[in-house]
Amino acid sequence: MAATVRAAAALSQPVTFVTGNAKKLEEVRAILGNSIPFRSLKIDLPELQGEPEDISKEKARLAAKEVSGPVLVEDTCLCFNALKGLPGLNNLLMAYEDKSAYALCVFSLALGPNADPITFLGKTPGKIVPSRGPNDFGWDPIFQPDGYDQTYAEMPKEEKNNISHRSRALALVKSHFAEAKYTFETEPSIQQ
Ligand SMILES: O=c1[nH]c(=O)c2ncn([C@@H]3O[C@H](COP(=O)(O)OP(=O)(O)OP(=O)(O)O)[C@@H](O)[C@H]3O)c2[nH]1
Ligand SMILES: [Mg+2]
Repeated sequence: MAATVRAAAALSQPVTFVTGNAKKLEEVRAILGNSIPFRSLKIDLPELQGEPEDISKEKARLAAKEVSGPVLVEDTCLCFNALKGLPGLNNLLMAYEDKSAYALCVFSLALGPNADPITFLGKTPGKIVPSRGPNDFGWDPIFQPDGYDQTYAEMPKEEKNNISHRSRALALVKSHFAEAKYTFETEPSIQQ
């Protein structure tokens, strides 16, 4: 289908970032600024099972069908090395000496309902510590990134956004957009 080829360069509408999580959206806005034309939509998509990349791709496919246009979705997990990367309950880790962990963020971009999603991974290594700092975003108070004395929750927002799993994944998303040079069609008449 010719539209699939054209879709790589010209997108039918701004990218829709689909999430049900307001805190995530806040960070994505702060990190992306005006670098990528996007809007957000709150849809609760099913939480699928499997490998993080596969889950993310499937989520992007579902979202692109709902939106009928280009979408970006994101999934995050806190993975514990003692549990071989398994995302898990913090209490379970008490039994292990090894408190090292990593925050993993997977973005998937689907250019349209029939496009194969592209994934972007960001990872920040650290360790699990007793909770410190404000309690308003998930596991931020118990994750201390390597090389820092503060937990994610204790850090100023800009500092978390400079080194976070989310910002590392978004740096790749930004590079992709810069290289792909997508244009955005707003006029139906431009479409072939
Ligand atoms: O302390 C945190 N710092 C972060 O940077 C972060 N990013 C996500 N989470 C939490 O991890 C769980 C699964 O996340 P998740 O990717 O499935 O998100 P979600 O289901 O809330 O939203 P979405 O899937 O609609 O986008 C949810 O409880 C999120 O609140 C974070 N916690
Ligand atoms: Mg989710």
